[in-house]
This record gives sequence, C-alpha cells and structure tokens, in this order.
Amino acid sequence: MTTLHTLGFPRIGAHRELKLAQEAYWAGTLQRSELEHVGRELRARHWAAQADAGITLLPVGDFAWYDQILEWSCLLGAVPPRFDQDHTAPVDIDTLFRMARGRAPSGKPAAACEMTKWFDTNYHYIVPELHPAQDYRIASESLFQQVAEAQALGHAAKPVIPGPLTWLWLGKGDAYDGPGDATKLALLERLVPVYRQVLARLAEQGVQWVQIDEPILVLDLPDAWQRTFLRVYDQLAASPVKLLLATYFGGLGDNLFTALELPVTGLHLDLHRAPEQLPAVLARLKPEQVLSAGVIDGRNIWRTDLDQAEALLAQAQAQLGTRLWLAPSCSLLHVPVDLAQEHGLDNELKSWLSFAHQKLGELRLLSQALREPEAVVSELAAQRAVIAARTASTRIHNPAVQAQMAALAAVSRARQAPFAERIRAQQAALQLPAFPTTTIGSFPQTRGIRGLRRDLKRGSITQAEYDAAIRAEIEQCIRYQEEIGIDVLVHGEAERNDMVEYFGELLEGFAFTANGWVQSYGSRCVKPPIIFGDVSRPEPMTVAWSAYAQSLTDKPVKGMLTGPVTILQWSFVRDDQPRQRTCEQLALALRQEVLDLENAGIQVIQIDEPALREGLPLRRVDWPAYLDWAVDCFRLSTGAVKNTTQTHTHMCYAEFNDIIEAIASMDADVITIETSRSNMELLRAFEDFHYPNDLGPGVYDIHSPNIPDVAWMVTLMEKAAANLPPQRLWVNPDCGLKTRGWEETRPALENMVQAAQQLRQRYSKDAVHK
Ligand SMILES: CN1c2c(nc(N)[nH]c2=O)NC[C@@H]1CNc1ccc(C(=O)N[C@@H](CCC(=O)N[C@@H](CCC(=O)N[C@@H](CCC(=O)O)C(=O)O)C(=O)O)C(=O)O)cc1
Ligand SMILES: N[C@@H](CCS)C(=O)O
Ligand SMILES: [Zn+2]
Repeated sequence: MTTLHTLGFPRIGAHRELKLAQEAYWAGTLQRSELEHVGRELRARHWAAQADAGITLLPVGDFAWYDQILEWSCLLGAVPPRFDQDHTAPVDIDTLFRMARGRAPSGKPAAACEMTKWFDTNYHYIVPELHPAQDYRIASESLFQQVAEAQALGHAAKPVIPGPLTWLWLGKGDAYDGPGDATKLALLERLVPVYRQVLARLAEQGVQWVQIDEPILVLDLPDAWQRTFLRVYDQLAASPVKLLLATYFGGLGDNLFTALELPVTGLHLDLHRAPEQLPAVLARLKPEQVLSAGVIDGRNIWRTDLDQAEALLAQAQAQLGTRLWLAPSCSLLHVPVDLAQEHGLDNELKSWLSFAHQKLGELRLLSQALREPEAVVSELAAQRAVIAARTASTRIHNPAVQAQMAALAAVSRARQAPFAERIRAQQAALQLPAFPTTTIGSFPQTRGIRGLRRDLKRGSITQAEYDAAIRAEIEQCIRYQEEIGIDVLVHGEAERNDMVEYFGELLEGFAFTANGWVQSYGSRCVKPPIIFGDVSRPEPMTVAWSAYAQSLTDKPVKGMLTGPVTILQWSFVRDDQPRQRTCEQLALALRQEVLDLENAGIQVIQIDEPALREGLPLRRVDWPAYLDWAVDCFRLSTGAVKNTTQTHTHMCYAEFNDIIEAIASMDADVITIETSRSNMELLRAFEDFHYPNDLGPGVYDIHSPNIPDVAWMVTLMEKAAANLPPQRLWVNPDCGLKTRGWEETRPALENMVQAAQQLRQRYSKDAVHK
C-alpha cells in the first residue's frame, strides 16, 4: 500500500463554521466551551473526510484558532511580556487571541503581534517575537490533546509542526536584523531541547511520524543557516519518532545537498513547482529514507494531469516501492474546501476543477495508477478526457484578446510628459492644498451593506433596490468626507464584496464560486476568482458608481481600481500560459476602464497594487524578470491618460527597500503606502532613493481599533518631511477602512484632517507649491 498523506487540510470548514464561531466568541455571544466544541467537530469531520478518501496518515496540528505559527509560538511559551503570561501556567486561548488581535473576551488588551504574508501566498501568519533572553518551555497542551483526539477516533496521527529554523527565520525582534540574521541562531540552544521534549511526548502517545515543516529550505539561505540545519537535525534525530522534513512552495536548489544530508527518515518535496529536482534527489536518497512526492498542486484548483504525474514518478516508484509516498505539494489550506458545494458553476467548468476534497480523490487515483493501473483504467481515461477537453475548449480562447495581445508591443506604456510637468498640470486642474488629505478607498463594510448583497442573492430585494441602497451609502460617504474636509474623496467601495472578486465577477475569462472560501488571516476569508481563459472587459465595471459619486460633489473623487498584478496574485490563475500573459490581458482590460473613467470626468484614478511585492519569486535570481513584467503591466494599465489626470497607486504589507527602483518606474503620480506600524521606518527606502513623485505615507494603522491622536500623526509626518520635500507629501491612513466600524473611523479621520491643517501652518513657506 502506498502511504498517502496531506501536509494540512483547510480548517475553516465547508461553510466557514470556524469563522462564525470565532467571531461569535469574540463578540461574547458564544461560550468558550461552545467554541471548543466547534473546533473538535471540525477536526473530526476533516479527519474523517481524509480517512474516507484513503489518506493513511492524518495531519494533526494543522488546525489553528487563528494561525498555525501563532499556535506554535504559544506551545513554545514565546509570549511577549506585554501579555502578562505567568511563566509557569499554560498559555490560554484568550492570550492567543490577544496576541493575534490585541483583545479577547478575557485579559488586558495589548498591542497585537505583527502579521505578515506567508511566503508567496495570500495567507498571513502572526510573526513570532524573538528576544535574546527568551526561555522556551512546553506551554500548551493543545497539540497533544489533538493527537489524543485523533487517536481516539481511530486515526493514525501525524503531527505537523513548524521546524525550529523556519520558526526563527520568520520571527522578528528589536535585537535582530531581518529574517536571516545569524545571531537569531543562538536561540536554538534553548529552543532545540523543547523540540526534543515535544517529540518525546508525541512518541509516548504512540506517534510514529512527525512532519516538521522547513519551507525556508526553498529560499536563498545564508551559509550560517545552511550549516546550522545539520547541527540542529543531528540533535533532533535522537528522538524516538520518525521525522518527515517537509519543504514546499519551490525547489531546494542550492539547499538540496543540505536537505539530503539531514538525518531524517523522510523528505517531502514540492514536485509541482519544482519537478526538476527529483532526479538529483533520487540519486542521493538514503536507502532507508522515504520520499514524499508533492505532485498534486496545493496552491491552485485545476484537475491534475495524472499521466504527467505518473510519468514523473515512474522511476521513483520503481526505485522506492513503498518508500514513495504521495501528497499534495503543500498544505491544502490555500484552496477552497469542496467543489461539491458549488451549484452555480456549469458542468464543463466544474469538470476542470479540484478543491481540497477532490484533491484527496486525485491522490488516491494517482496511487492506483502507479501500482495497479489496470484497476482504474476508466477513471484514468475520464481524467484524461477532462484535461484534453480543457485544452481544446473554445471558452479559453478569445480571438479579439489574442489580436490585442499580438499588437501589445506597439501599445505605449509611458505617460505623455514627465512627472514634473504632469504634476503642475494636475495642480492647476485640482487646486489642492499642501499636505492634501485622502483615504485609500474603502469605508466600513457594515453588516448592513453585506446584508444587502445577501438579500440580493436570496432574491429578497431587487437589483434596483440594491443599487439604490448602495447609492445611498455612497452619498453618505461623500457627504461625510466633505463635512470633515477631506481633499480628494473616495466613493467608499460599498458595492464591492472584495477588491479582487468584484472585478473577477465583471470580467470575461473569469469564473467565481459561491462558497470557495480560503482563509486569509484569522477569521477573515477571501473567495479568489478563477481565471480560466483569455481576459476581457465586456463593459465598464466601476464607471457608473464613480460618476455618481463625482456628481454629488465639486471636490475630486478618486476612481478606484485593483491593479493587474494584484488581481492576478489573488486569483486562481490558469496554468496553460505564463502568468505574464494573463497579467497583460488584465492590464489591457484595466487600461480601457481607466480611459472610460477619464472620459466620464474622473480626474484622479487609483490603481491599487498591494500584492506587487507578494508576487516576487522566492529566489532573488528570478526577481528582475518578474519585476520587469509586473511594472510593465501597471504602466500598460495607467499610461494612456492625459497629463491632467492624476494616477495614484497604493501598496501595503510590503517592505520597499529592495524593490524601490521598480516602484519608482511604475511612475504613478501619487503612491500611498503602509508605514505607520513601522514608525515610518518603511519610508527610508523612498528617502534614500530620493523618490521623485508624490507620496502619502500612511499616518495611522487601520488594523487597530485605537484612535490615532493628532500630535502623533503630525510627528510622523514631520519625520517624513525631514527627508522628503514637504510639497510632495500627502496625508492618509495606511490602508482601506473596510474592516473598521464607523465609530472608529470617524474620530480617526477627523484627527487626521486636523493633523494636516497643523502641518499646513507649520510648513506654509515650503509647501505652498505643489
Ligand atoms: C487587503 N486584503 C485582501 C487580500 N485578498 C483579497 N482578495 N482581498 C483583500 O481585500 N489579501 C490581503 C488583505 C487581506 N485582508 C482581508 C481583509 C478583510 C477580509 C474580509 O473581510 N473578508 C470577509 C469576506 C468578504 C466578502 O466576500 N464579503 C461578502 C459577504 C460574504 C458573507 O459572508 N455573506 C454572508 C452575509 C453577511 C452578513 O449578513 O453579515 C452570507 O452570504 O451569508 C460581501 O461583502 O458581499 C470575511 O468575512 O471574511 C478579507 C481579507
Ligand atoms: N482600495 C482598497 C485597497 C486595500 S489594499 C481599500 O481601500 O480597501
Ligand atoms: Zn492596502
């Protein structure tokens, strides 16, 4: 029997049960015991589904109340001092929630830990906080309880834990300088003994295999880190369990020899992203070692070409026999739960797709194809037919788009005049004060607004009633901004379920799901649209809403679009052409929308690119090629407007230092960025580079419910104005306000406007000229 396993299963539940329970618990409407019951039910259901599908080793520890890295930090007792953790007591679930979100039903509120993107995914993890003097201990029983839970249900449990080097790499602390700072490695002296205790406890529970995740092995690692892998795993090898070292999201590259030298009993490889590493691994795998082949794509939703997978694995099967295990390439956390819940997708399209449940079936079929193909001839033929039908389908090709693409080289990307000339023309048209104020786009997405979409979907209100109610929201938003004196207004994005899904629903070549939720962070989920064919824009997508908003006021209202790279990055993307091609098609569609907005009298147009940095390949050698086409696509979508039309872009969740040149070459007239959480540290890249265009460093953190005070925001802007020309600076929050309530938004924005007024007085001489 081939061993089949998964590196992790989505924890949210097919109907986002976890989200609903978490939010009810935080709101005080669900008891802790009821929350725990929901967790147990979800785990049991997910194990049962996997076992029923023939998965022989079940992941335990992939469930998390908020995030799996945070769970592990809590198990290690790595709780920052501000959360008042008693060093002899277990870490309580409310402490975990306070670390994640600053507050919980019990315990003192405190500043939440930082959250950031998980490798190149749209999932966010809670950053471990590292201190040179930190002591580690087993401070939570949760993992051991879950192992016992799985075993009581009759399952073979395979605990999944973050490896010590990956956990340290992801961690931050005042004493450390970036992910690869070698001084972090000193913490291993206290960390590794706790790992050994954990492994010993798991062995006592009868666990045979532990999956230890070291995804940093697919990154460029400094020598000191590479060498330390050997030392650390020598110490862990003495444990009485077998270790399966899991790597994913890319190939091992120059870390391959390191990985193969480690004294572990099994190695998991991402053979979907990096099939080319297989021969080198097969040549060097030790005789007793297991190879777990991650051939089913855990990051996308297309059915697997099993012939291709089988051909890739034929030699491995012959060489390794039962030492060849099969698995998805990474945790299934990154795909929706169950395609069977999708009743709105047509059968043809549905036949092309595979969500988490369906991937389990594919895994079993692949194992049969490798061992006893004669037993599954018809299933394999059916899968083959689907793959062939998708390739041949006329739905994926649009001749008009192909014609546009053929002429792409001739399309101008450059604005008509350089920035210095454009900004003068824009200022003459817009007449903005110094330190103009604006927001990033979204205003609170209230229950009322979401309820409207729910009612429209259920048919309990008509499209006309929905549109009227959204217009009323827009009017309220415009009036409010006028009342408090914002200079460049937004319409508030009330009509959008999500900044990417909304566009996916309106573009051709996209499909969207009813229930294809994927966890983004904590209780927040997204429903990534599916790009299955050539992308085009049948009709304007935002013009009516923006034009309506502009009709209500004499102040400029920003048109608001999501950029091509971000739409690409946050969608499930077709895998039958390079991502660059798909991005170019998106850029062309957005270019038309930009021109339509301009024609409708919109003078300021923002094209958000928060995912530009997240799209960076994991290996530096691949960065220049990506940045070239990503920036080119942005310029393709924005380059056609008149000099008097002001383009904005917005980026968040990003460090800018190493991509500042690319950002500058996007040539947006104004960029608004997230900087307040880092106390304007992130601004340094713009200062050092002498960034030439206008810049809005976010003056307050929209992820926090705290109201920023005026003096604080003035101080932050003074820091910015010390190194950048004051006449180039804008005043704005960090990011959109959709996750905040009005009760937090009102005082925060009013304070922000006051801060701008004080800045105008203070810098009246320098800043008059835009
Ligand atoms: C900026 N971010 C985004 C990322 N990726 C995206 N695709 N979009 C983003 O905005 N990545 C990085 C960050 C991640 N940040 C966030 C922030 C907030 C959310 C979020 O709030 N998600 C919502 C779901 C949003 C949505 O689709 N809303 C629908 C309503 C869906 C729904 O639950 N409907 C209910 C009724 C609701 C009610 O009555 O209250 C129903 O149908 O029963 C909509 O507005 O129509 C979330 O709740 O998780 C995500 C990422
Ligand atoms: N315009 C979007 C950008 C989020 S990154 C918003 O305001 O929500
Ligand atoms: Zn943002």
